[in-house]
This record gives sequence, C-alpha cells and structure tokens, in this order.
Amino acid sequence: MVSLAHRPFVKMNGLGNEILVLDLRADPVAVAPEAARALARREALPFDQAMVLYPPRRPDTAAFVRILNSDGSYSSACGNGTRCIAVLEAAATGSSHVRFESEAGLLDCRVHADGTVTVDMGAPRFSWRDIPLARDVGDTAAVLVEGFEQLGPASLVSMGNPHAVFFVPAADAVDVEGLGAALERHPLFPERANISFASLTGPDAVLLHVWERGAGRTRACGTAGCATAVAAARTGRTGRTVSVRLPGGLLGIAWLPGEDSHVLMTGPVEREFSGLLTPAMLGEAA
Ligand SMILES: N[C@H](CCC[C@H](N)C(=O)O)C(=O)O
Repeated sequence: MVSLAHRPFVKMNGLGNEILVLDLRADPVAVAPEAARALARREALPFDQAMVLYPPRRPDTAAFVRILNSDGSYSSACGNGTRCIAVLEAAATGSSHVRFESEAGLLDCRVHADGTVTVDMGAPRFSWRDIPLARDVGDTAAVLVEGFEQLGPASLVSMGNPHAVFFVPAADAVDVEGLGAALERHPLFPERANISFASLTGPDAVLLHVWERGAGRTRACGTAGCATAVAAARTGRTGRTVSVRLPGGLLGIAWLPGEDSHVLMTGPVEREFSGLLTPAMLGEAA
C-alpha cells in the first residue's frame, strides 16, 4: 500500500461535524481503512468523515468522492462533508456551482454569497431492499424495532446511506450513546445504520441528536438532517421545508414536491487549517 505521507490535507467542519479533506486527484492512491483509523486518532487529525477526492469519472463533475468514517468503514453519502468540498472547489475554480459524484450518485452544489452551501442530496429511498433492511417490514414509515419498542416506531429511509429516525418527546434527554450504539448494529440493519432521535420544537422545526454509523455521536449529520425532515414530512409531522437544529447548529432542509423528489440541504462550513500528512499522523515510522 502506497503511503499517504506528505499529501496535502484540509481540516474543516460542517456544523461541528469534523471533516478531513484529502484531494488525491493529482496522484490517486487508495486510502486503507487502517490509514483512516490512524488519521482519526486524537493525536493525529481527529475527524468524523474523510472526504477523499479522486479524478472525475464523468466530464460534468469535479471529482469522484470516496467517504470514510473514523472507524475506517466506507459511506456513500455525507452531507456536511459535501458542503465542505464544495466550498474548496468553488474557491479553486471561481465557480459557485460545483458538481461531484459519489457512490450514491451526483451531488449538485451551490455556494451562496454568504458562504453557506445548498447541496442537492438526491431522492430518498424507502423500500426495504434499498435502505437496506434484513427483511420486508411492510411500511418503512413506521417500524417497531425489536427490543426497542419503548422508543415507538422508527421511520426508515436511505439518503444514499441507511437511516433510522425515532421521534421522541425530548431528543435532549435521550441516551444517544447507549441506544445509538446498540441500534447501529441491530440485526434489522445488515449494513448498520445511522440513528437519529428527533423532537418537534415548533411548526416545521425539529431538534435532532445523531449517532452515526462508523463515527459515533457527532455534533451534526447532514444526511440524518435530510432523513429526519423526510421522515417528519412523510409521517405528517411537518411540511416539506424543515429547519433542523443539531448540537452544532442549524440545517435548512427542503424536500421538493413528490415522493421521488430530491432533497435540498443548506448549511454553513468552516475551514480550520491545512498542511501535509506526516508519517506520525499515519502511525508510520518516519
Ligand atoms: N456526517 C455525514 C454522514 C456520514 C455517514 C456515515 N456515518 C455513514 O452512513 O456511514 C453527513 O453529514 O451526512
């Protein structure tokens, strides 16, 4: 495996969701799960997701993006990380309209004058095979999860990655770590799942705490914000334009009219610092 030492990185965050950007377009190499885990250590460059940019596979995109969680696993979607790479690409090209491709499809991004970014996150998918679930559970809008019936039904949805959303009376009072870790690996979810706990705080306003697959508790998760807004609208709790408050701040989500319609996510990003990866960060002998 080729070392990533001396490659440039940019450390950013999207609403406190810790994002490491590795642009490998000039000299692409695979990022091993061990390298991702080494980089995510507290003494290296702690991140929730690494967004790794590869040369585009389609002419109308800036890059093909691979997304790694801090535990070294892959995800096909990351909303907060997509806003981060959109801002970098917009700054580099001078264009406010940027497109990427990921395993989940095209990501069309608009960087606004105030620095916020809107990403077209694609259409939600609701069928048990697409999420995926271990079996046909009937209507995925409301599913009692075995062993967790006390939480009430979960609303299950794929935003390119699997999500389970529980609507609870007080999301602030939920044991996110305990329940999240157990539910992430519940047998209903063969590819694990991101677990959301949401409460309604006003008309079309939701408070959200997220336990992420492969990363644990995070200050914000963009795809979970989308999944929660879609679940809330689908179950009649809100309209289709929802403001989602996470510990890291606010996301605006709009699910365009129609079941097959795309979800637009808007929120801020922060660029923190940049540098070159060192052997020590990668856990390699210098
Ligand atoms: N933080 C990300 C989600 C990462 C997804 C990942 N945890 C998975 O599905 O494995 C977001 O802003 O959407």
